[in-house]
Amino acid sequence: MTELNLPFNQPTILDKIVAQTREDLVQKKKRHSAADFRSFQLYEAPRRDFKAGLRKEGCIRVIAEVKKASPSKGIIREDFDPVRIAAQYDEAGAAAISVLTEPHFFQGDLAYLGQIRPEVSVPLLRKDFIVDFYQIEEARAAGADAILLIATVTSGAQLSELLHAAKEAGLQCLVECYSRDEFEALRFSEVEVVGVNNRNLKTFEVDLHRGLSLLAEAPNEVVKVSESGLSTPHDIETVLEYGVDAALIGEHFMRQPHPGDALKRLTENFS
Ligand SMILES: O=C(O)c1ccccc1NCC(=O)[C@H](O)[C@H](O)COP(=O)(O)O
Repeated sequence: MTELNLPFNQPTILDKIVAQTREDLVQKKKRHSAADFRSFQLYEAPRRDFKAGLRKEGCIRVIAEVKKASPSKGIIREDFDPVRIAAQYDEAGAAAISVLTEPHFFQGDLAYLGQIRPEVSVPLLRKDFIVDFYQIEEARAAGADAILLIATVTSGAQLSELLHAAKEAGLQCLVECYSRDEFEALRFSEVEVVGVNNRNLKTFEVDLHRGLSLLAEAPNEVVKVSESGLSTPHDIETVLEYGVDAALIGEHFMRQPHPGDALKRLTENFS
């Protein structure tokens, strides 16, 4: 994992999440082998095309996120009904729905994917911390169309292997990075959708322009996603000015009484 230069080498929040994820995996593997997932009903369901919906010339496409809590903000939404929120996003024109499935730090649940899937028509992104091939089979069995791979957590040969395994499993990937080093290390021949996180996961500060400047350097054929801290029409205008295709937005919608209406309001002049 990339060092984030914390004083005294303290573990970062990502270190903690990944350590917990690995602990969970030990227990999960005792319950089911990766091969067991092939008998799950949703494993055979046809997949929805995540990448195809993320690019529309001159328009912002939104990956709308279903998220109850986060390490930076604690509980974001007390009244949390993932299926109802996802159905609102679908009706409001989301290009895809990002579903937090990490349980300890985000209060997510893998089961949300299967609950949401029959109620919406758009692709579902499993938003989690993928470090093991097992989680790819698990994601497919749970009803995901795409997974998040985070370059801060998995890079180089391991990232390539996970990308390959996801493709074999019929899942598309959003590859997220934060730093210039991570961005420059990406093999764009393998990455079809790239995201840059605007939030520094050490300080939790958001810097939109840093992320957008990196995205603007990605090859034309790669779909570009700006992630985190977006909430105003001015933010969306800025994202589009940099030639970015899509925005991943969670907290802003989750804090509104009706997340679907908030999505419509935010995008009405850009879709
Ligand atoms: O947001 C956090 O606190 C966080 C901490 C550690 C790892 C990931 C984290 N966030 C995940 C995300 O990337 C966001 O959920 C996503 O980009 C949406 O951001 P926002 O619109 O700001 O909710």
